Amino acid sequence: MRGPHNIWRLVRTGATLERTGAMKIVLDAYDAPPLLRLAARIVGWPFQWLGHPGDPTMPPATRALTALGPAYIKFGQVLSTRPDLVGEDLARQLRVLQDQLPPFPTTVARRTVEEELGHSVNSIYSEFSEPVAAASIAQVHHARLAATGEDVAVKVLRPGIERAFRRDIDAFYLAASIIEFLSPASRRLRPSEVIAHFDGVVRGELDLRLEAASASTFASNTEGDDGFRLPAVRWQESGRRVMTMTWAEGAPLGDNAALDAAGHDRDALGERVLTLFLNHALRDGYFHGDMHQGNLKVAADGAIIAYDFGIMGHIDEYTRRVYAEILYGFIKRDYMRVALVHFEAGYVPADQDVDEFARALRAVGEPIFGMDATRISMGRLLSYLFDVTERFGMETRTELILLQRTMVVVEGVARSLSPQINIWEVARPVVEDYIRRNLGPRALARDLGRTAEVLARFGPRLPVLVERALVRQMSELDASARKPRSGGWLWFSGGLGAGIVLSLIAVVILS
Ligand SMILES: Nc1ncnc2c1ncn2[C@@H]1O[C@H](COP(=O)(O)OP(=O)(O)OP(=O)(O)O)[C@@H](O)[C@H]1O
Repeated sequence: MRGPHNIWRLVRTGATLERTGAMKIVLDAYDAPPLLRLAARIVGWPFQWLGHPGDPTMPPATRALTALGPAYIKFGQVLSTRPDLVGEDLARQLRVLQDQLPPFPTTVARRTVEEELGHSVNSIYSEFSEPVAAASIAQVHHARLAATGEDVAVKVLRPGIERAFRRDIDAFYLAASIIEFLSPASRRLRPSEVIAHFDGVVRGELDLRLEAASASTFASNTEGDDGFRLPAVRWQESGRRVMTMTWAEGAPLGDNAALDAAGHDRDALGERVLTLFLNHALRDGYFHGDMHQGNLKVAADGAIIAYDFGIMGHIDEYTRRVYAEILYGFIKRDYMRVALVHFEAGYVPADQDVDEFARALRAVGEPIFGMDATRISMGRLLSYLFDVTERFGMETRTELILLQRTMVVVEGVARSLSPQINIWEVARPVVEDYIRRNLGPRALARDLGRTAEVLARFGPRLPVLVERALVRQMSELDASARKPRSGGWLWFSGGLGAGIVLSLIAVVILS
């Protein structure tokens, strides 16, 4: 992994950062100590002439990454979603990183399709267009399936992209270990972990079967969502480097003039975008993690179409319930409740002071509620909340950061469609509906039902299992009774209680 080619890549990177003026910005964003600054400049400065000049009309960081190629562009895009790691300033600069790259020739795309699908392009598609869109990892062609005449989009990976990414990511790992070596303090920012996160994201995007699987999971979750549509995957015509899906056309969601001209109600669209996203995050725990305007269109019938399923967010059911309660607590402005939920979930260590935590939460919530309705942001609320919880010892969680980032992006999309939108008003019914369905008595009955299902699977073995567990518990208690320990009774009554509940449930199921 650490060959001379990696060192060469690093020199080239350093030289390009110097030549474009991005070096200082990157070092400042990382708050780099003197030793690291010196090393970076030694690598970059004397070799500036080896660096890429980039496009001088772009701001430095964007200019450098665009010049360095696809892996760097993608890296910048991923970092732009992690202001917790690179700081808000650099994240904002990176967010404008354009993913527009020159397309590769259609002959190359056709060859990839033939290699991947094992048949000639003409036998699969009766028409196959020039590229209609090209990004860092793949490009899209408009085609028609020969067998059914169906209008489809064919996404094809760039040639050699896997090898190019592997090479650059190896160099990134090397850079991360050099940074960690030269600046132990930087370990707090976990450079190697950042690269590993990036590696994971990219690996997912370099296998279009994974994107196809995400698209179809997302489609089945959202089947009942009115006014929302996704391209359907055509599995027979898809593989690791090719993905075929139904063609879905519409007006770009970022083009208000086009939406108005087509007679769409922008206020309704803004509300719908937000409601859809919140439902995906809360109800399904599976949301589009890259929901910017470029990935959304509006069909002629008014349905919102989403594209690009390379980054999806996943939140488990337990976390969703906790966060629904937290949001609900904020909506009700019941900060003690929000604080207690954090403690009950074990998110904040038990030795922290709950009153002080509740006060810190009030300082997060009150200014936001005091705002003019058109400025309120749930994304901002979550961002402040994470700052506070981190201060009180809660660990950063990648899926929640992605949720918060995407929320900011979706709110931006909603607001550009409907500048007067009141985010809370739109969010409130979604959160309340979720709470009603998942935290009330009905949810309790459903949870018990599920527990019963699990227990039922053990069937006749259940009494023996319960007996064994009780015997084990008793012998542990006997042992601990010999060396007295505080809380023994608690363990005893807890164990016995659990045993009794288990037995009762078992009796109910088996009778
Ligand atoms: N099923 C489809 N029907 C019609 N157009 C499509 C379809 N899929 C993709 N496109 C067009 O191609 C563009 C790029 O697609 P997509 O975003 O999936 O590619 P990408 O390579 O992942 O790009 P990026 O990462 O920059 O978003 C879309 O914005 C859309 O205009």
